[in-house]
Amino acid sequence: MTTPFLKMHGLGNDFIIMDERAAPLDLTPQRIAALADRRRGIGCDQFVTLSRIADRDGAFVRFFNPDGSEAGACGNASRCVADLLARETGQNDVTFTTSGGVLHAQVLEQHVNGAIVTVDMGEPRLGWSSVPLAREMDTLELPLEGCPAALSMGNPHATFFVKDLAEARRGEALEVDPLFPERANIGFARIDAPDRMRLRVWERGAGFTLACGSGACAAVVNAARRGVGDRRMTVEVDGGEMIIDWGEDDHVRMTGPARIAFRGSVDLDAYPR
Ligand SMILES: N[C@H](CCC[C@H](N)C(=O)O)C(=O)O
Repeated sequence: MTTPFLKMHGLGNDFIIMDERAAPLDLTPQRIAALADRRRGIGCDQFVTLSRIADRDGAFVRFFNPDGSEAGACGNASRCVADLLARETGQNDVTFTTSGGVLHAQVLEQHVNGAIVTVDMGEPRLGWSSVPLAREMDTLELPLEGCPAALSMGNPHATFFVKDLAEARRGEALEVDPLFPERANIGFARIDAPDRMRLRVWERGAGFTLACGSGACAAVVNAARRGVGDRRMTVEVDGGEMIIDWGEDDHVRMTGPARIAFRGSVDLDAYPR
């Protein structure tokens, strides 16, 4: 018996999406890791599931990294899920629940294989214990070489402001620095103008990706906190551009594309539990 899936991406950050709202699927972290593996599975940066919430309408959306770990937020996948739900409901305004909070999204334009979507990613969590960090400290300048700023968008982010993006080679070691008890997504941002940055992110549990939506949100908030960027910036990543706006209401809104790549089906039993 095979299980259908949808393959989508946001600026090249790609996702397998499986729907277990009708019936739970036999997915374990090990099986997710195998499906996400680009050599032996379908391959993706994050694996996304839609499930039901008891006595609530709407979907509960979970995000898993290729190492099987779960993430509380995934900006690019949230735009893809919003496009998917808008197609189902015929409504351009959609709401869904994640472990990082309830997200509201608006499909600005839709076409045959994708859409332009704005997701309200909620408020950044700036306290050390929210990121989380290993001990109490000011999250504006962490005691690491390069003095990054840190916050949570529902998942942990540290942002380094650099002149040379080659600094991103430090990402792999920093992901597992003891300062981050739940590891962290490590962003390297080059400010090119008050309203424009270039960003690369070494993602927790995934490595470098072509785009990181929550990482872009974190980088813009951290740039504004540090006084090196505006509250609304164009963020250029390897896979293209998105607009991040940290509103006066403290909500961070991310606008960018969602693309449908292909639909398929897979025999889950062919992958280890
Ligand atoms: N690609 C995602 C981020 C995934 C975050 C995940 N790597 C984590 O463990 O937090 C995004 O567009 O926001």
